Amino acid sequence: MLKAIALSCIRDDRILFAELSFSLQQGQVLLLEGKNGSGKTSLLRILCGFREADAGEVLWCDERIGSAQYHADMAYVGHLEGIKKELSVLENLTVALALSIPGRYSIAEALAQVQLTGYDDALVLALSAGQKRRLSLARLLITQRLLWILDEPFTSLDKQGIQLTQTLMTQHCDQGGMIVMTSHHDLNLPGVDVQRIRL
Ligand SMILES: Nc1ncnc2c1ncn2[C@@H]1O[C@H](COP(=O)(O)OP(=O)(O)OP(=O)(O)O)[C@@H](O)[C@H]1O
Repeated sequence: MLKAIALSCIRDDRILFAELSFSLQQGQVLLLEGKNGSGKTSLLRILCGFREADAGEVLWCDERIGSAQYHADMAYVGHLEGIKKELSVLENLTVALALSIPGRYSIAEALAQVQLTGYDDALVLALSAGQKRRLSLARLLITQRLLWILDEPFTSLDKQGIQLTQTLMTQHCDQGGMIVMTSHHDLNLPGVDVQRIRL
């Protein structure tokens, strides 16, 4: 469903990648690996449509990305967590829900899953880094997005948080979802077809 054809990305006259092609089907994970500065985040941003590739194209269901349908089907969780610091936990999730098709979990269920029950009224700026990550995960759970694009999803999480994230990723793929992600951690997604690209 997601197809990259001959993508190239150049930053400051340096070729980060060129002629990069891959495709991803439902139930699959694509793990982007590589050292710091190798271009993983740049590739994710191209896949999200936030940045143009210097060459090549990205297709979603055989159409170039950029359509309203693509943005309805895709969720990006990057370094900025995709959440508003000045709003409370509940306000952030309420806004996210209003902008999407409801997912498998209610807000209360998602907060329980990520162990943020009782934090509804807490301002995001008062959360720890790991709690902000957990809130990002809750945002994914309350909305129905086929494609998750995740930049270093395990950053700041404790061992239990990493395990929880991997369980939720596995569930997402088992239900036909797809994930493109970067990580410097080992992945443990039992039964999931994981493709790897090293940049
Ligand atoms: N906004 C920008 N303007 C110019 N160059 C940039 C910009 N963002 C990133 N770069 C450069 O592009 C290269 C790739 O950066 P990118 O963030 O894609 O790497 P990465 O593989 O995700 O790294 P990390 O593992 O450290 O997160 C780096 O050399 C970086 O300096």
